Amino acid sequence: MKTMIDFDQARAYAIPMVTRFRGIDVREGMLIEGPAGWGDFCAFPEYDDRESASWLTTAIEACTVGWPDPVRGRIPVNATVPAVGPQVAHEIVAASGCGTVKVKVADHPGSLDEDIARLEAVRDALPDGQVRVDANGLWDVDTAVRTIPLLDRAAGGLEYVEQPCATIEELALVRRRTSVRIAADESIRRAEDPMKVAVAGAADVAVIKCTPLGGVRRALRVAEACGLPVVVSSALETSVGLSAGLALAGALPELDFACGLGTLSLFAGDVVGPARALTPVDGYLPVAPVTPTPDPALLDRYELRDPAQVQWWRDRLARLVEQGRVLN
Ligand SMILES: O=C(O)CCC(=O)c1ccccc1C(=O)O
Ligand SMILES: [Mg+2]
Repeated sequence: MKTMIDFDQARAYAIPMVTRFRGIDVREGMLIEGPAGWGDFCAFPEYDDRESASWLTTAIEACTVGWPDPVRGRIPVNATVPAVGPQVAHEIVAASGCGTVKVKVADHPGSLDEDIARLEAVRDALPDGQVRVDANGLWDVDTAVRTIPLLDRAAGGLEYVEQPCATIEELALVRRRTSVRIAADESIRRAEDPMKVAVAGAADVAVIKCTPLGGVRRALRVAEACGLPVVVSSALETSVGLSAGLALAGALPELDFACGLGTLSLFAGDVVGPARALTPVDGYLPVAPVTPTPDPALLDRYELRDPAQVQWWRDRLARLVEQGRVLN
């Protein structure tokens, strides 16, 4: 690995978010070049080295060996609506061109009225499409069981509820007490997790994030192991990193749901020029056979400048490489 990639040449970036999302205002990461192109290493800052290693493995897969052949050429994606007011939610959905929308709910305690207003606005903007919600594990079982039917009604029917509670055991309890499908997201972060979800009867759908799972090939094995229908979702990557998620969605033997890969619109910028940026058109993204190449001018524009923060990223990368933390 060390002979194929010059990690010292990695470029740290900082791209502002349009709306704060998952507590993030500025998305940071590193772009790494290898013999097969570029990879995006963007493990969230609070993740330790052990957890970050699989994110680096994803970047290294992209820039050294590339991806398996796709079985489809384009991927339907959902629009992603953060915890915004109804008017902004309506605008996001109308502008997206997507036939499926994922709406953040349970953003803060006492959010129910706001969640209902947001969902009514989303349904108004999308009379015939699919609406799903994501609670990011913030409800307890009773709150979930009480709240889901109210949101289902406000949305005029929900496609599924993503991660209503934090644990697999709670998901299983909620699933038995509601008629809306349950999707597991945070419960699937490590390769061994999907089996636990399936065995517990905790979900109807598995949200698979390629980047934290260590790349397209590993994520394909995870998807197969869990035996559930899969939604491929982003972890807030640049177009370079999103292309790995698209490669996964393109290579899955079956894909019955729109994927959460339309997240570039949450970013105020990108490292790839507009012609190759992974912005959905009419609700679809193309499956990219290779990662797009960053535009040097955009790499300069979004270069991470805070010296201490740059050093933090360089040290993190150096530790992972030195410790041989990268998965083989
Ligand atoms: O699934 C989507 O529509 C977008 C991706 C997304 O929501 C997300 C992105 C990064 C971290 C967490 C999440 C999440 O599903 O909560
Ligand atoms: Mg989620």
